[in-house]
This record gives sequence, C-alpha cells and structure tokens, in this order.
Amino acid sequence: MLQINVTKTLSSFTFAFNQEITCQGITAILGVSGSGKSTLINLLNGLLQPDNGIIKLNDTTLVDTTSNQFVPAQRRHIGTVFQDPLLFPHYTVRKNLHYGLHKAMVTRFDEIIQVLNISHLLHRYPAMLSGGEKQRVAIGRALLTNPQLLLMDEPLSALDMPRKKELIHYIQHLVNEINIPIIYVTHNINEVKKLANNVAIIDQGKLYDYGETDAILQSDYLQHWL
Ligand SMILES: Nc1ncnc2c1ncn2[C@@H]1O[C@H](COP(=O)(O)OP(=O)(O)OP(=O)(O)O)[C@@H](O)[C@H]1O
Repeated sequence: MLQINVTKTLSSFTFAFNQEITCQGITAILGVSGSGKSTLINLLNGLLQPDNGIIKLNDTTLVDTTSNQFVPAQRRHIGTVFQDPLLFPHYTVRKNLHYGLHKAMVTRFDEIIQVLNISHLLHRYPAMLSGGEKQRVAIGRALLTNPQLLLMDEPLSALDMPRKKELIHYIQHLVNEINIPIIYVTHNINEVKKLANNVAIIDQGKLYDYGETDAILQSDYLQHWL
C-alpha cells in the first residue's frame, strides 16, 4: 500500500494529493501537461521534499513532515525510469546494468534480461542501441536495484509508434513475470487502457479521481479526451 498525503508549492503552482494507492499491478497517473504528474513522481522518489504531509510505502515511512522524517532518494528502494533513458555512455549495457545491482538481485540478473529481451545487447554501448532498447536497459537497471516500487515517468514519449507498441508489450510481460508494483505516468489514454489496473487523474495539481481503470475511463472528465 502506498499512502500519500502531501502538499507542495512550486512558485504559483500548488500540488495537493491525498490518496492511498493499492500497490498491485500498474497504477496510471493520468493528466494533461502541467497537471503535476512529474511533481508526484519526484515527491515519491525523494527528488522533491513536500511542504507538508506524509508518504508511506507498505510499513515504511518515507516522509513525515511533522516529525522531520525524510528518507533520501538512495535509501527509498524505489526505482525510477524517466522519459529519456539515462544510461552511462562510456559503460557497456552490462556495466550499466551492474551499476546499483543489489545483492538480492544477482541471481535474478539472467531472468530480468530475458524478460526484457536485452541479453544480446550486453556488450554494446548505449550509442549502439535504439531508443526502445535503451529504455529496456533503463528499466532493467532500475529493477536490478531491487526496488519495492517502480516509477515510470512517460517512458514511451520519446519513442516512435512501433517502438511504443514493442515497449508496451515488454512492460505487460514484466508485470506478469516479475511481481513489482508500477506507478506509470502518462497523458495517453491508450496506454492506460492497455496497461493500467487502476488510474489516478490529476487536474491542476489536485487528485480529481482514483479507481479501477474501467470505471475511471467512463468518467465525464475523460469523455472529451476519447
Ligand atoms: N521547480 C519548479 N519551480 C517552479 N515551478 C515548477 C517547478 N517544477 C514544476 N513546476 C511547475 O509545476 C507545474 C506542474 O509541473 P509537472 O512537471 O509536475 O507537470 P506534468 O503534469 O508532469 O507535465 P508534463 O506532462 O508536461 O511533463 C507546472 O506548471 C510547472 O511549470
């Protein structure tokens, strides 16, 4: 369970989110540009500190402003995959994957690279990969840190249509094969339909609605998107 009850003001933008999220399968965070999706991701992974509130992941308190608790990003056991895969250009894929490799994941290395179909890329450098391949390596690297939760911030947006379809297939595969909850940020309803079990809609920095995908897709708010 991911419990989030936070506020954060960034210049003239105020973000306020209060919801308990079931940490199972994929939860999509859906909203138009500037609604606050990345702000939420950065509050969860520890890149941003809320002005007020708490964030709890299962039994662990990550943030509690009343008791000045703030677990730094590197100790949160949360992996993040960004829009642009951030790989070390001077490291091979294998070395990129070993960066941050958790000892508990050493025995799962082969399984993860097989699920993501990157075994044949281990000796290459990032410059020798397509955008979709780079993103699969970035997902593999995030998983190999042994996170309790994986955050994906618009992971398909830099890809062309065929690569988008391909990566959607790998993300679906990942959820079936490796039991890890994913928070998936997007402004694309088709991605939500294909991937998400639950959806949270964010509008102007506020949570507008949260629930199972089928129910949320019926909401009046989304009718002009469809
Ligand atoms: N460090 C900052 N300082 C001031 N304003 C900020 C800062 N970071 C974000 N904002 C503002 O907060 C608002 C929400 O930004 P955010 O990046 O969370 O939106 P988003 O929904 O992820 O947008 P997009 O889909 O375009 O990435 C925007 O108006 C943005 O300009």
